[in-house]
Amino acid sequence: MNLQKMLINGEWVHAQSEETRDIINPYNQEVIATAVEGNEQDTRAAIQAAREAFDDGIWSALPANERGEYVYQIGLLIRRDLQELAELETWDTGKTLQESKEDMDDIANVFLYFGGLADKDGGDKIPSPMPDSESKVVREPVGVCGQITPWNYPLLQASWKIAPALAAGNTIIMKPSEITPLTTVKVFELIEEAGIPEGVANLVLGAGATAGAELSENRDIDLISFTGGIETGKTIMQAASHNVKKIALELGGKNPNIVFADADFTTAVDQALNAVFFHAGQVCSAGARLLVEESIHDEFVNALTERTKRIKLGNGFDDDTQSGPLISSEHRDKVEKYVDIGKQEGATLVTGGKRPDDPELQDGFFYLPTIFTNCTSDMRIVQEEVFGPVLTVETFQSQEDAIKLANDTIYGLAGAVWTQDVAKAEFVAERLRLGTVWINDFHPYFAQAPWGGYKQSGIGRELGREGMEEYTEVKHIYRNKKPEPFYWFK
Ligand SMILES: NC(=O)c1ccc[n+]([C@@H]2O[C@H](COP(=O)([O-])OP(=O)(O)OC[C@H]3O[C@@H](n4cnc5c(N)ncnc54)[C@H](O)[C@@H]3O)[C@@H](O)[C@H]2O)c1
Ligand SMILES: C[N+](C)(C)CC=O
Repeated sequence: MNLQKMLINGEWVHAQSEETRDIINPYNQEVIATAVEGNEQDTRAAIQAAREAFDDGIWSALPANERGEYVYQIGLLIRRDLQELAELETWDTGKTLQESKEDMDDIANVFLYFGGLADKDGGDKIPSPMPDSESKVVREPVGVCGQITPWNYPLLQASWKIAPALAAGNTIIMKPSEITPLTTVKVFELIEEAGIPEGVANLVLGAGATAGAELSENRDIDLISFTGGIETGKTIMQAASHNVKKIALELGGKNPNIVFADADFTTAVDQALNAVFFHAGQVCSAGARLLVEESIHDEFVNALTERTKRIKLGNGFDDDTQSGPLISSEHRDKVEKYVDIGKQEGATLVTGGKRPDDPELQDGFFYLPTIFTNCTSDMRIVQEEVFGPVLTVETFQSQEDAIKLANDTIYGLAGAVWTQDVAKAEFVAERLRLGTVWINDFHPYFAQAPWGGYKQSGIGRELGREGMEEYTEVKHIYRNKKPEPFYWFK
C-alpha cells in the first residue's frame, strides 16, 4: 500500500518532520500500511488553509443546494467503492467484513442525508414586536472546524462530522485516530474526486498529543468536534477554552440493558449478546451492564452463557468469524486489568476472563467474551467503561429499582428496555437519563435520528437535523423599515 499522506490545501503531503508510523492489523500484528506522522506544524498549515478557504467564501458563499450536491456526490462515490473501503476497515480494525460493509453503507447514507439537508433550512421569519420592522433568524456556518475521531468506528465517526460540517458551509481539518487512518485517507481521495475546492477539507495524520492538541488549542479554530474517551474529552474541553471554541463531544458510555421477566426470552438473550459482544465490545453504546429481573436471572444467565461460549473469534475476513480481536496490545491489557478488578471486587466470573487458547489466535489481540454475575452498582467493573467484551449482570425487582440502577452512573449515552408491556416500556424509557433509548432492540442508529449523550457521555448531538445545527451559528437580523430619529439625547 502507498505511503498514506495528509491532504493540506489540496496537496497530498508528507509530514514536515518526515516521520512515519506503521499501521498494524490487530488480527496478526502484520504491518499493513505506513502513514506519515504529522505534528503541530503540519496541523497549523492545515488550519491556515482551512481559515483562508473559509474567509475567502469559496465554500460558505456557494448556494446551499450546490454544496449539498458535492456532499451527496461523496456519498455516491463511497457506494461505488464500498467493497474496497470495507476491506480497508477490516484490515485496520479487525472487525468482520460483513460489519465493515454495513458501516460503509451507513456512511454513504450519512453523506446522502446531509447532502439532501444542505438547502432545507433557509431560516425563519419571526413576528417582531416592534412596529414597522422585520425580524428573521438565519443559520450560518460556524467557520473552521477541527474534527478528531477514534479507532473503533474510524470512518463512521468521521462521516458524522465531515458530512454535516461541509453541508453547512464550514471548512474542516479532520484528524483520525493515528492507529486506524486508512479509510479516512481513502475518503479524502473521494472528497477530492468529488471536486470540493482546495483548502475546504483538510486531513492531518498524527498523534492526539501533537496534532490533536493543536486542533483543540489553536485560536483559528472556531469549533472542535471530538469523539473518543472521557479523559481526552476533558483535556480538549480545557484546551478549547483558550478562545472559547464551540465544542461537541461524543464520549463513552456504560450502557444499561434492562430485561423484564415478560420480555420475549429468546430475543432478549440473543440481543443481549449483540448488545455487549458486537465488535468485541469496543462500542461506545455497548450494552455492558445487563439488568435482569430477579425472577428470570438464573435461566437468562444460563442461556446467555451457553451462547457466549459458542462465539467464534477469528479473522474478520473469514465468513464464519463472529467477532474479531481487540484493537491493540495496550487495549487488551486494559481489559485484562478490569477483569482482575472485577474478581477482586467479588463479582463471580461465569465465563471467559482470559485470552483464548486457540493457537490460530495467538498473534492477534484476542480476548474471550466474559460474563460476571453477582455485580453491584458500587463496583468499578460496573461503573467504568471497559470497552471490551465484558458483561456485568445485576438484578432488580421492580420498575423503580431498574430505573434507579440504570441511572446510577456518570454516563448517559444509550440503553435498552425489554418487555412486552408497551406502557411499562414507555414509562421506563421516559425516566432513563440517556441520549438514546431502544425498546425491544439494541444498537440501531441512522442518519435521520440524533445521537449523543446525557451527563458525562458528551455535549451536543450528531446526525439528524440537530447534527447539522451543531455546525451552524444562529443569527438574528432585524430591519427597521421606517428609520427616524429617536431623540433620547435632546
Ligand atoms: N459517543 C460516541 O458516539 C462514541 C463513538 C465512538 C467511540 N466513543 C468513545 O471513544 C473511546 C475509544 O476511542 P479512543 O481510544 O480512540 O479514544 P481516545 O480518546 O484515546 O482517542 C480519540 C482521538 O483523540 C485523539 N487524542 C488523544 N489525546 C488527545 C489530546 N490530548 N488532544 C486531542 N486529541 C487527542 C486520538 O489521537 C484519537 O484521534 C471510548 O471511550 C468510546 O466510548 C464514543
Ligand atoms: C456510535 N456508534 C454506535 C456507531 C459507535 C460507538 O462506538
